[in-house]
Amino acid sequence: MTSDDFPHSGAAIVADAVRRRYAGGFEAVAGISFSVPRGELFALLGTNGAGKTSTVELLEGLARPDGGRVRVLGHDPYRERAAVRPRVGVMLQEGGFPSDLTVTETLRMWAGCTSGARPPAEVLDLVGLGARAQVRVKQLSGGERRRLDLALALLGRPEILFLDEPTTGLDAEGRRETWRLVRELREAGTTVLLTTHYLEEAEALADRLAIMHQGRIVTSGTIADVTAERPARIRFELPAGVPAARLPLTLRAAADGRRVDIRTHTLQESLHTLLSWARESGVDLIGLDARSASLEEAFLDIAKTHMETEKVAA
Ligand SMILES: Nc1ncnc2c1ncn2[C@@H]1O[C@H](COP(=O)(O)OP(=O)(O)OP(=O)(O)O)[C@@H](O)[C@H]1O
Repeated sequence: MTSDDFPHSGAAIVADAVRRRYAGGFEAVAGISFSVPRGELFALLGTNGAGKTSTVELLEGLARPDGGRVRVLGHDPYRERAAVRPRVGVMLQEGGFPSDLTVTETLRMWAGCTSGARPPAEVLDLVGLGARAQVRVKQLSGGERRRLDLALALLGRPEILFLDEPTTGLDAEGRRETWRLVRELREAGTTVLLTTHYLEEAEALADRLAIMHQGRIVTSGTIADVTAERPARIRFELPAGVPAARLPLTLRAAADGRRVDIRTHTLQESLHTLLSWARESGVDLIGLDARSASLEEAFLDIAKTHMETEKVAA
């Protein structure tokens, strides 16, 4: 097959009807398709066991798909590994370095197998580990090890970066530092494929995303696309002495005692009704909070809907 007869052949990553089966016949990836244009940050999200790692391993060329096709930079990453591997950086969930080496020795060892490697000091500065250069790997904290994993993935100035749960174990500041670095890399043109359990991370970084459940992609697009169908939310508390029965009729059902939690597909109109009523009635809406659906709400809703559908089908 030439690259010309393949869909989206100019994209950095293409998965076309990809399947992966494990021994015993269990299908962990059940025919998924997506493509990632060059320079985009694409996040793969999903419930536990959804098939994210199984998919990413196919893209990294660590296994061959049982159906469908994968292309990375126009090549089959499994059969043409020698062509693809030098151009991608992979940050695995478990780095597994020899723990007696220092941070710099570890980078030098890796650099020996990487063509055009950055100098160790440069890559350590990038990930904020400059001050730990002479420390043995076994003395690093969990978060520092994740940063060393990232440093190794960046050593060869990759065109595509695979980040599997890159901020697990990092504290809030470390996570934000990593986000800043990932944004800088993307701005410099690196294509990034990210898997994460933190929806906030996908919200902060992803240009587009796909949510997987039981080996399939159940929704994909920009964050705005994925959250578009979900209701927005208005929350507040009524002051003592103002019964919920005084609320406008359309909003009354959302009250539970003094707490009111409104779900609405017409946020602006519902807010207008509420605020007009509050002003006319001279009522303070305590802790008023109005927001569009978040990725987290969309995700939980999707997971719940699919689990309910499966129960009905069973
Ligand atoms: N080597 C294997 N042999 C058999 N089944 C496997 C193997 N590796 C993974 N699986 C199964 O395939 C399914 C998908 O696993 P995978 O690790 O790809 O999911 P994931 O979305 O990355 O999950 P998590 O978010 O929990 O890391 C799971 O049901 C898992 O138990």
